[in-house]
Amino acid sequence: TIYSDPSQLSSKSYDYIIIGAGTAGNVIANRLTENADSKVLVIEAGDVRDGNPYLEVPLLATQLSPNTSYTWNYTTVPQQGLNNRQIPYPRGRIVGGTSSINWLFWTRGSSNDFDRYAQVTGDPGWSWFGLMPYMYKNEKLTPPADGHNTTGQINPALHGTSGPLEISVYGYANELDDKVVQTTKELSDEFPYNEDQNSGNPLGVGFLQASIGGGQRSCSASAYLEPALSRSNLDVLVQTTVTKIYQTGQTGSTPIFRGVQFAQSSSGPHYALNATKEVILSAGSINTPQILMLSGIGDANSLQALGITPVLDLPDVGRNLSDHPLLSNLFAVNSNKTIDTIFEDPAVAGADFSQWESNRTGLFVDALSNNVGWLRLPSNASIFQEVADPAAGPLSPHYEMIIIDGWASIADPQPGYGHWMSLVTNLISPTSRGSVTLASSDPFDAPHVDAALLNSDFDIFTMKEAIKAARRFAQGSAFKGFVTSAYPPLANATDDASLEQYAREHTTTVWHPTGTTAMSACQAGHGVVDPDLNVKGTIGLRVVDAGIFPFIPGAHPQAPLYMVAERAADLIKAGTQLCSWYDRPFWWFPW
Ligand SMILES: Cc1cc2nc3c(=O)[nH]c(=O)nc-3n(C[C@H](O)[C@H](O)[C@H](O)COP(=O)(O)OP(=O)(O)OC[C@H]3O[C@@H](n4cnc5c(N)ncnc54)[C@H](O)[C@@H]3O)c2cc1C
Repeated sequence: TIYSDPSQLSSKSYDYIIIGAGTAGNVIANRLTENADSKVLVIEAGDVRDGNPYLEVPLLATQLSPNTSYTWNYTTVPQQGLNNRQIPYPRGRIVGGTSSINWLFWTRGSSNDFDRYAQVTGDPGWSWFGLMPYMYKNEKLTPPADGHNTTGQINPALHGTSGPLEISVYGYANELDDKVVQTTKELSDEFPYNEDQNSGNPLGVGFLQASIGGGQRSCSASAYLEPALSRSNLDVLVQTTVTKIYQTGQTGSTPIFRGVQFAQSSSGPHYALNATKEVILSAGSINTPQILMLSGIGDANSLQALGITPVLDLPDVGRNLSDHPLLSNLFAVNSNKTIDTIFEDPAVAGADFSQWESNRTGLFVDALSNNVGWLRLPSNASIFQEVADPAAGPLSPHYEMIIIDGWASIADPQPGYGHWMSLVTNLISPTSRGSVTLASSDPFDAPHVDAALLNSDFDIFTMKEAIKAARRFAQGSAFKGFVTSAYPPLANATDDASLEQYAREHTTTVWHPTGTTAMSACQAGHGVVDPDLNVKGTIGLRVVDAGIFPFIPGAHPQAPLYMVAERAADLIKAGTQLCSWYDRPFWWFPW
C-alpha cells in the first residue's frame, strides 16, 4: 500500500525499514516481501510516478533533469578541474529514484571491475563469477521495438530472459549504425567491433543495450516496486524525508541502529519508528552519507564542528566520491535525418510522439544513442610513466565514446540550426576523488557535493586522448561527405594547450557518483561498509546503493548496482554476517 501521510501507516511494527524507493531500494523491497512473514516499510522523499509520458519515453529522458520536480536539484561546488565552473548535479527524487529519470544505458562493466571488488573486500561473492546468477536474475531480454533481427548485435546467451528488468538493443535504426560498423572494420585496430559489451569484456565498439522494453522505460519502480504493491506485507510512505537514524541499544560495545526518524517538512511533525530486524539505507550515493552524518556517523571532528554529536567515528563517510566526467564533441553533418529535427521542428516532434503513443515505435523508442565504444589508452601512453594504470585490469576501459545522431551536449545548448553528430567522450577510470559533506545540521539543507571532475593529471591526459580518438573515428571513410566540420570550440582546439582548455571549459559529468560509503574488507581500517554491506561498527544498519562501490565501475552504474542489490537482498534474507567470524577470539589463535 502507498501512503503519503505518516500518521496513516497501517502498522507501527516493521521487520525492515528501507530508506529510499530508488534503484537499489526497490530491489530490496521486492525481494524481502517475497517472504510473506517479512513486513517491510519503504520511506521515499519523492512522490509516485504521475503518468507523465516523459517518464516513459526513452528519447525524452534528457528532459527529466536537471531542475525538474522529479529530481533533487543539487549543484556541485566550484570544480577546480573545470576552471571553477559549478555543474548541475541531479538525482532522482521519485519512486524508482534515479532509475526513473536516467538515460537508460545498460552496461555491466568488465569482469576485472568485479574481481577487484572481490579482491579488496575478501569476498568472492562480489566477483564477476559470484555475481553472474544475479545478472541473469535481474534481466529480461526483450525484442527491440521494431522487431529487427538482432543477430550479431547482442548475444542472448549472456542475458536473463525472465527477470523483472527489461532490456533491449535499439528499436529504430539510424543513419549512423552502418557507418559505425563500417568504421569498426576499417579502423579495427583501434575500434574493434564487439558483439556484446556486457560479456565481461566491454572493449571495442558495439550496439548499446538499454533498460527499455516494448519501446518504453524499464526502471526499478516498474520492474520491482509497483508489481509488489499488491503484497500486504509491503508499505511505501512517499513525500517523506528521513532526517536521521538513531541508536536503539547495544550488544557488548557495538551500537544497534534500528531507529528511523522522518518528517514531511522541517517545520512539520517528526515521526519515529524502529525496525525489528534491520534498517537499509538506499538513499543513493549523495543522500545516504548525508543521513549517516546527520545521525552522528562520520568524521567525528567535522560533525562536532557542525554541532552534531558524534555517535560513531567513521571518517570515510562521504569521502572517495568518484564520477565520470563527460565531454560532448560535436560535428556538423550533411544530413536532414538527425534527432535535431525533432528539437527544431515541433510538427516533426508531434508526429513522432503520436507514433510512440499509438504503438511504441519510431524515433522515440530509443535512448539517445545506438552505438557505444569502450576504449583503452595504449599501454605505452606517456602518462603511465607517472601514474599506475587506475583501470581494474586489461579488460577495463579508460574512456567511453557515445555515438549520437544529433546534438547532445550538457555544456552547450543546441544552436537552433543545422544537423549534428555527437561523439561524447567520458572518462571512465578517473583518479580524482571528491566528497559529500554537510552544509549544516539541517536535514532539509542540500549537502555540498564535490565531484572532483578532471582534477588529476591522469584525468586531463586521458580526456585529451579521448578527444583525439573521437576525431580519428570521425575521420573514418564512412563519414566522408557526411561530417562536414567540427563545432568551433572543438575545431579550434588544435594543440595540447588549447585541447586542455577546451576540455576544462566544456566538460560536465554523466552523473555517476559512487564510492561515498565504500565497501572494504572486514578488518580494513578504511571504508564505510563491510562485505555484507553492514555499516562498520554497527548492528542493524546496512547500505545498499551506488555509494558502496569501492572503485567506480567502468560502466554506467545502474546494471552493476542492480546485480549488487539482488545479491544484497539474498544476504539480508539469510542474515549473513561474514565479519562476525573475525570477532571470534579463536580466529586469531595461531594454529
Ligand atoms: C541524469 C542521469 C542520467 C543517468 N543515466 C544513466 C544511464 O543511462 N545508465 C546508468 O547505468 N546510469 C545512469 N545514471 C546513474 C544511475 O542511474 C544511478 O547511479 C543509480 O540509479 C543510483 O541508484 P541508487 O539506488 O544508488 O540511488 P537512487 O536511485 O537515486 O535512489 C535513492 C532514492 O532515495 C530517495 N531519498 C534520498 N534521500 C532521502 C531521504 N532523506 N529520505 C527518503 N528518501 C530519500 C531518493 O529520492 C531516491 O528515490 C544516470 C544518473 C543521472 C542523474
